[in-house]
Amino acid sequence: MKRRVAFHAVDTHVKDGMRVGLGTGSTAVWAIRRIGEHMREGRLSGIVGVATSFASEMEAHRLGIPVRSLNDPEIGGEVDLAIDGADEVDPALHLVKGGGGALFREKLVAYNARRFVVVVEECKLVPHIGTGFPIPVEVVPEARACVLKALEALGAEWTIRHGSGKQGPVVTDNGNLLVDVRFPSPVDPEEMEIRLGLIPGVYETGFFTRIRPTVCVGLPSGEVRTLGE
Ligand SMILES: O=C[C@H](O)[C@H](O)[C@H](O)COP(=O)(O)O
Repeated sequence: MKRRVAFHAVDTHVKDGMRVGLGTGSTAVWAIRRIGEHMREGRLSGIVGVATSFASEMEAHRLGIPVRSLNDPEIGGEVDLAIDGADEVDPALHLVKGGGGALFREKLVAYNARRFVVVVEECKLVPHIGTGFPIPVEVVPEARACVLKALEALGAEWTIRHGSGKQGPVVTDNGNLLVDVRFPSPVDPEEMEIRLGLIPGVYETGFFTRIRPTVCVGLPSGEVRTLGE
């Protein structure tokens, strides 16, 4: 289903010559692979990718998709389209992202995309975000204790994310820590994205509420339903 919904998004939205934001995760990777397949077989040309993580950059390199920085004059700080996954989506199409730790570059690309297409399975649709799947908060290491105190003052419960393959905390592509945050009762996601962002030492959060995405939802029947169009 992840593959099907990602293929649908690429086949529907990616056109020749586009600057495309390449998302991160087990669903978005299928969009990168589909773009690579279309380029290889001559169905797409002139695509330039902007990666949202080391992982998506490596996948694009493997497939021969040219990758540029958002700062590259050819990109000019904006992409035509970004395709990415999400951990949760609420009825207002607010998102939680960053389950795979890639939230900062994902947000930078999504918030600077002319169109942001999200690819999810139906199980990611929830009535509220912030109470179930934890909200990842990327924290500058020096600010850890201060940020944790500030999160507690907001009533949040937190866990510092640990990984496998290395002792100690997960370190992001930007050299920061990840704190997974849960609120005991529903919060206003738009307000909370702003409030968390104001804490000194918070680098970025996994609340994505200030962009209106098109959400492609893979249904168990195999069909894809589109929300937000
Ligand atoms: O950091 C990871 C990203 O935000 C992913 O797009 C998100 O976690 C969804 O990933 P998946 O498609 O693997 O569930």
